[in-house]
Amino acid sequence: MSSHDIEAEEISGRMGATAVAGAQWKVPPQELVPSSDDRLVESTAPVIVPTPHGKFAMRAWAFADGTEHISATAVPDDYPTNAGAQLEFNALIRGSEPHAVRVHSECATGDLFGSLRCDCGPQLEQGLDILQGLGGTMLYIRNHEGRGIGLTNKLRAYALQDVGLDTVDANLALGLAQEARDFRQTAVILKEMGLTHIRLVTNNPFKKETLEGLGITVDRLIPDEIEPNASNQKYLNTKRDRMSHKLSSS
Ligand SMILES: Nc1nc2c(ncn2[C@@H]2O[C@H](COP(=O)(O)OP(=O)(O)OP(=O)(O)O)[C@@H](O)[C@H]2O)c(=O)[nH]1
Repeated sequence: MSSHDIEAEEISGRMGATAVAGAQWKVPPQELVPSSDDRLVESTAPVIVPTPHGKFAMRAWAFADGTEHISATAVPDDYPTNAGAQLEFNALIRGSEPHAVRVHSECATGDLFGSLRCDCGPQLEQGLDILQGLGGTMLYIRNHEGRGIGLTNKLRAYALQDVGLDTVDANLALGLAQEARDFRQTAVILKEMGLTHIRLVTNNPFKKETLEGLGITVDRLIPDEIEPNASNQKYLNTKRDRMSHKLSSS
């Protein structure tokens, strides 16, 4: 056992971690997660935003607790940017196959700064490409930072990971849920968009189970797996081995 391992064990014990190292983590029922306010107070009409991943029709979704999320629906390059776009936008989300959706949880370190500690940034970019190919929608969920524990706690958890704990035990050592994301606002947005039967772009079966519990039928999962790097390899292994993510990384 390395000195890092000893220190991590001591920290874990001091802070009351209950997980057995290497044990499979069990997803808590959604109702046990601290919940946000799921009253939608405003949604905007779509506006066309060109990106390096193609054009997207973006909308803002504002909830009573002050959270604002973004939806981005892929549109063809020649899609009109004028005010009359809304009628055609509605046609875009009706295909023969269930609409492809990625529900991407905010990760400021990965999505904005390109952190190599996680797979979030590359998954966001690849997800946009996948959705552009399928004509699907990205929901960027902004109160999900750190799997719902927030940015401050995520960085605290990183400090514990630096002394040997994995991503699951680090959250538990802080006395926090390993999974604290509330998907009720996500389900509200999907229902408002008429997307109650979808294909979900994710490696995480928990998202499917949770959305289905909230009234969204998930036809199947479409993988969004990225090539591991030296900095996120352990994190991805933990996702696969302890959090049931469908990943081949090793
Ligand atoms: N607490 C904690 N959160 C992390 C860590 N690394 C990344 N995250 C957060 O994990 C979340 C990952 O979100 P997603 O990529 O949408 O979802 P996922 O559960 O990884 O599943 P996929 O759909 O396959 O990507 C983001 O909110 C990140 O901020 C970590 O080490 N600790």
